[in-house]
Order: sequence, then structure tokens, then C-alpha cells
Amino acid sequence: MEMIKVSIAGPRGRMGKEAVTLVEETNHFELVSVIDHKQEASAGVPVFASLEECFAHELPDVLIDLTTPEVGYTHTKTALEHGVRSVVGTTGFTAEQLEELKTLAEDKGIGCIIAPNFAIGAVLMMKFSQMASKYFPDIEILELHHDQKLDAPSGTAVKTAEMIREVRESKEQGHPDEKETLQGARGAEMDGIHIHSVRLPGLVAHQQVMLGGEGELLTIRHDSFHRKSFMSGVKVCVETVMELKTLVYGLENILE
Ligand SMILES: NC(=O)C1=CN([C@@H]2O[C@H](COP(=O)(O)OP(=O)(O)OC[C@H]3O[C@@H](n4cnc5c(N)ncnc54)[C@H](O)[C@@H]3O)[C@@H](O)[C@H]2O)C=CC1
Ligand SMILES: O=C(O)C1=N[C@H](C(=O)O)C[C@H](O)C1
Repeated sequence: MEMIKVSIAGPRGRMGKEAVTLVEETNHFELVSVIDHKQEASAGVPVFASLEECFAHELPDVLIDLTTPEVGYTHTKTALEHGVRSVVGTTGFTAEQLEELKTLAEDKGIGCIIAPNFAIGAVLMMKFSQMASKYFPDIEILELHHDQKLDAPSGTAVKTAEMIREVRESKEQGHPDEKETLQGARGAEMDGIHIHSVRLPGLVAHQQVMLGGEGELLTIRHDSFHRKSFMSGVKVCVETVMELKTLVYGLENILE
């Protein structure tokens, strides 16, 4: 198999550390550099404070970004402008940003994968919820994460609602006259689907999709107990992005 040169942005982070290990342990991946704004990383490869400095030194085949929403967007754009493919786990991008990055990837004729969740089980949970929503259109999403997470709702919750929106008629849920006596009690709302975000120490990444029907409730739940759960998805994305000429949003679109 052809060797793939990889750079990682955010190597000291919770996900970044796991990604460094994955790349180091995969025979056909080579970690060539890391991007750490504080230059504190010690991955045994050159550490650069910015993507521009990194790319001036050597262009990797693939950039893996696991940083923050603002930085992740700028990195992905910069990488595409330099002709470098990206695998982006960072969440919190707007629909406009995704559209802009897709246009850029297609103009450059190179691949980019933005996957709000790399865990295979989470992708299945989203697909099963999408399937079930045809029969149970009243849906509430409960996402639960560690208390250091920056974005709410999670990228996974947003993607789940988007996938459901593809197959379910628009629907206002709950009583038409319902009123929040405490602001936020009904959570966020996307196309009638309510999304509730829980942040607590001890949690990693969890989501429960609750679908209610007459006298019944279907609950579809996924739990990531360890960030290793995301790494097989990262590996598939790094391999697949080499073959793409557009931006793919969501791991479900590349799994067989
Ligand atoms: N797609 C997926 O399956 C998953 C996605 N995530 C997402 O990945 C992102 C990172 O999550 P965590 O690792 O938990 O966060 P974290 O806070 O542990 O790590 C983020 C790292 O980015 C670094 N960073 C910030 N600005 C930077 C810059 N300009 N250049 C280089 N590095 C920079 C920080 O120093 C930090 O080490 C979040 O957006 C999160 O939502 C997290 C888990 C799974
Ligand atoms: O920040 C996290 O931890 C996670 N972020 C992603 C998201 O926002 O959905 C994926 C996973 O839920 C973990």
C-alpha cells in the first residue's frame, strides 16, 4: 500500500493524542509534522506554530484537524488552498462554511472529509434514527458530553437532525401552545426536533435519540467510552480522502 504522509493539527488534545498514536502505529501512514500553536507538542517530528510554516517546510498528503471550530475552519481552507487534502474531526462548522469549503475542494479537484463523528457505532445510531424517523416523526435528541466541550449542540446531534430532515416531513412537535417558563427548557430546535445538551465531568461522548409514538417509545443510543472508538473512522477517512475530488460531510457517505 502506498505510504501516506500525514500532519496533525491539535496533537496535544484529547483526540489529537489518539490520532498521533494511530498514525504512528499504521504501517502505511507516516507522521511528518504536527501543528501546535503553543509549540509544546513532542511527537518526535517537526512542530510548527502555524499551518503556513508547516506547509512551507513540507506539504503532507493529508492534514488531520482536531482543534477548535474557528481554527479548524481556517486550517481546512488554508490546506485546500495549498492543495492539501483534509480529514476534519473538528465540529461546529456552519452550513455556509461547509458549502464554501466544498466549492474550494472541487475547484482544486482534491478530497476533504468533514466527519462530525468518526465512531462506526455513532454512524449506525444516526442511520438507524434516520430510518426510524419515517415511522416515528416525533423526535428528541439528547447528547451528553464531557464538560470541556466547546460547541453545543454537538456536531453529531446537528448531523443527526440533518439526516432525519432528509426523510421526514417538517413537523412542529409538542403542544402548539407550549411555553417555556424557564428559558432553554425545551432545548435547541432544528426543524421541530428538539436537541438537549448535557455537559458533565466523567462523560466522554454519548447520544440518545428518542422517538415517540402512540403508547410506545423507541430509544436509539450510542456511547463512546474511550476516544479509541473514533480511530478506525479516522483511518478509513485518511485512506479514502486520497481518492476523492470533492468534500464529503459525514462518515456515513464513505462507509460501504
Ligand atoms: N469527529 C469526531 O469523531 C470527534 C470530534 N471531536 C471534535 O474534535 C475537536 C477537538 O476535540 P478534543 O480533542 O476533545 O479537544 P481538545 O481541547 O482536547 O484539543 C484541541 C487541541 O487543539 C489545540 N489547538 C487550538 N488552537 C490551535 C491552533 N491554532 N493550532 C494548533 N492546535 C490548536 C489545543 O491546544 C488543543 O490541544 C472538537 O471540535 C471536538 O468536537 C472530538 C471527538 C470526536
Ligand atoms: O467534543 C467531543 O468530545 C466530541 N465531539 C463530536 C461532536 O461534536 O459530535 C463527536 C463526539 O460526539 C465527541
